[in-house]
Amino acid sequence: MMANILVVFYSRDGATEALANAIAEGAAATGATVRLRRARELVSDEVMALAPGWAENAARMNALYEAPTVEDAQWADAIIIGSPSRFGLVSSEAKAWLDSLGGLWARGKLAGKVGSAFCSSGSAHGGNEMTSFTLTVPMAHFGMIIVPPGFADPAMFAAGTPYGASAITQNQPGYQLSQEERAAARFQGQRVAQVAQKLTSA
Ligand SMILES: Cc1cc2nc3c(=O)[nH]c(=O)nc-3n(C[C@H](O)[C@H](O)[C@H](O)COP(=O)(O)O)c2cc1C
Repeated sequence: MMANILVVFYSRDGATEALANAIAEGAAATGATVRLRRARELVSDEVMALAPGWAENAARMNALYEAPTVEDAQWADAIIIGSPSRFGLVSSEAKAWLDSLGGLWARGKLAGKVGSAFCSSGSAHGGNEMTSFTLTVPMAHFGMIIVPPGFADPAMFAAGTPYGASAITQNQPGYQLSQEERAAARFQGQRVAQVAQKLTSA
């Protein structure tokens, strides 16, 4: 049996979505079965109308990706979760899905699964490391085995984001990942899938 990898993200302008896709590709390249899910909106339509493109992007992505469920978490051998940085922390939309996992946590159903995190941010020192790193806090509560990409591949030296793949968008909607950012994200997906595979066959 190949490992089951769940990639959950939130995104409004597409950068975290692009990272999630590259991570999913890297995981799938190992032969793993991958589910790619987008957390849903929590804010009002008025808030979504504040920036050009947010509502349209959300409609496009929601047609492409199912919403993450509790069953997805139960199914997964590894969960990789990504978010745009929101004042240095995870978005409330991605956090709401984590908060839905309390029942699984209480029954110890998340213990032993692999966890990993990623993030996009507007600026280079605007909190993407903090966002990825603090996403590992709930993973510790869950008893997950936390697997950062580290500097475990040449791609990581080029991207320099050992806590989790990242994209720095300069707040440009529709930002395209750099080659280095994409390679780091692919590596993270590959590494997490390989570790999960080893653990599930152990
Ligand atoms: C409410 C809000 C808070 C944000 N806080 C930060 C921040 O603390 N640091 C940062 O670098 N970017 C911040 N940003 C910018 C986003 O993190 C950035 O545009 C991100 O790349 C968007 O990801 P997406 O394209 O997946 O939506 C913030 C954006 C919003 C809307």
